[in-house]
Amino acid sequence: MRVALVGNPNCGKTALFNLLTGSRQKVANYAGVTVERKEGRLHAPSGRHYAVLDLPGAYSLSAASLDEAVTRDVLRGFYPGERAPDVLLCVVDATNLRLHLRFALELRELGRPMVIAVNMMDAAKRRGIDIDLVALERELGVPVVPTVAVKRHGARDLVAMLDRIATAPREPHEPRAHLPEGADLHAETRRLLELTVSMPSRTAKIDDALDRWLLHPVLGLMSLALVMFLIFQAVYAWATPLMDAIEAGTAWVGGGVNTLMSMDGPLRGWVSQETLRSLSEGPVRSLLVDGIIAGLGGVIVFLPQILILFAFILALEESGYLPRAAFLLDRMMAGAGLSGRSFIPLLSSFACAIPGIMATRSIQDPRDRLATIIVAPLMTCSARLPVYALLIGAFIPQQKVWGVLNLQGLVLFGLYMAGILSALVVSWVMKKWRRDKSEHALLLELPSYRIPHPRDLLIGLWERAWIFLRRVGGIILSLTVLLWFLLSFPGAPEGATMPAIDYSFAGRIGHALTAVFAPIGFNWQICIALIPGLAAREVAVSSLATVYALSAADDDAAAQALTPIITDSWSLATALSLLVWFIYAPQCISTLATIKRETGSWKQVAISAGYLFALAYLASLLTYQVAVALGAG
Ligand SMILES: Nc1nc2c(ncn2[C@@H]2O[C@H](COP(=O)(O)OP(=O)(O)OP(=O)(O)O)[C@@H](O)[C@H]2O)c(=O)[nH]1
Repeated sequence: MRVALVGNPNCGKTALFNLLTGSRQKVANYAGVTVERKEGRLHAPSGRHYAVLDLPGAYSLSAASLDEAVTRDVLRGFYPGERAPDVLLCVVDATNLRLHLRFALELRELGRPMVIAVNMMDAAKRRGIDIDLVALERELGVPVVPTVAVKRHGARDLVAMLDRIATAPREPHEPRAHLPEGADLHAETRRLLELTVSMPSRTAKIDDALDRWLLHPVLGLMSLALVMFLIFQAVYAWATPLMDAIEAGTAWVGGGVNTLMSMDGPLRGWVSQETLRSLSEGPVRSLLVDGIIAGLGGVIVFLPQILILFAFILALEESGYLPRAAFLLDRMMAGAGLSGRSFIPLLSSFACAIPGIMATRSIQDPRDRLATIIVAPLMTCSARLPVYALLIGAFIPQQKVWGVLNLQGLVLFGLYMAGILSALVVSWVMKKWRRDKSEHALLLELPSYRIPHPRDLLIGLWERAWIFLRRVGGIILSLTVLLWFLLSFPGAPEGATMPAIDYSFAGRIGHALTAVFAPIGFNWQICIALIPGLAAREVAVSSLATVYALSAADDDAAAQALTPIITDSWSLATALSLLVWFIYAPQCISTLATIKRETGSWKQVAISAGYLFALAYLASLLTYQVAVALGAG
């Protein structure tokens, strides 16, 4: 039996889906998190199995955006390759029945077996909202089950209800409309509310008080700036001890492997002299120490900063503050040709542009959607954080501004802001080009404030760490090994005058590329690191670590941290130019693939890649030349 979870946005469908199926789909306190249909399996204690679908939130069956269209198509049985669900599990928010019951009534008219989960009963109780569930069930003619998805309450009753429906004798499958044709769903909702819900005279005192402050045109914007600013301060202030520990750990492992494989190391006497020689002088030691340990260690060291940033983002997502930030910025975004609806997709792009671009499906206007897709890669994704952190750590002194502010954190904040401002400028230019300049009003639901649950935060952080470590062990490891190979072979020819690495495959490519990148201050090592950086941007860091470890291998100084090496060998102008390059950084291949999938157009892919490359090059050129002129070369 196929069960579809359906309801208005942000009522807890995904939380319930996770609870029923044991999945870990993203849950957050704003509308439009789920934009695709997700499927999971529910194994009921009765031994029955159900296929459970989590659908994007919708306000009605007359879809206005792409994600709502998915819900409509699945429910009406038009979704390609799929029959309509057998049972609708309609989720409504107990604190907002006025809005949610209307959609429930519309769904009931489909005439399908249906159960209503009245979710967020805890929040309703806290606010003194009293719902007569028996009367509601009687009036609706549909089973009603109270739930608190985040506390795992009500799941057992829901499953029992599904079992009951599954074993009930099949009714002839014809729509059983409850309301007369053309009935006013709003009027019916009002009637139900009057009969079944009693509201306290005054609700949401705290929310109102907070909103007076946080939505204030001046104080609100100041608070938003303060929140963002504090986050970047924390990323630097808190991460250092952990980063030092990881760096020391990497050096220890690298040193250990080096010693283990050396001629007079602990293996002497255990393996033959010959094996030891091949281990110590052959490529294996270099692959392990200069390739894998230096490369991966160079990236892993930034995990603490990524996690601190995400701890804040996850807490903000759960708090209910984000849609308010969208509301505050709507006017500014509209001036730049973006709608307030773009806020959440752009915000998701700070993790990675791919979910960000997918989240644009909830933007109704195709033109607004495209503008958002085009600028999403300008938001600083978490893969760029290691690059920024490396360069800031190496070139920006660890000093305090005005005695309290961390200068490195300030620069990081500036880089993120530069991405955001560039996005506004790019969309403003796109707006100037557009013939139709009409704007849409922003209609946004503001959810209740909620204190994030530490357990959910920890799970979310663990998931982020796991994604990062999987990338390290997957794509970053494979590209590092490939790069090591290209940097180690074919070796120096007879009578060579330069180090062997300059004659390697990758060395030659790097040297050839300097023809293009020398005007912006990039040396051949940077040029070579940019290529695997197209697959995953952190690889630029692991590649630099490998390139420099191999360069230093001759004098046995391998497994050294990357920071002092680049501090010694690059000019400040080069470092600044590379930082600016990564604000625009011609995007990664997976982002381009996502743009192709979401827009269906190669032209948009070419436009995105082209304009980002042009911006990156011009901005770096300007930065480098000005810095050199000022004496930083
Ligand atoms: N207090 C309380 N919060 C809940 C409950 N169920 C879900 N939430 C919270 O409500 C918010 C929305 O939950 P989601 O599961 O993402 O909602 P959704 O309906 O899937 O949202 P969309 O994907 O936007 O359609 C999250 O912040 C959840 O933690 C509940 O029973 N009680």
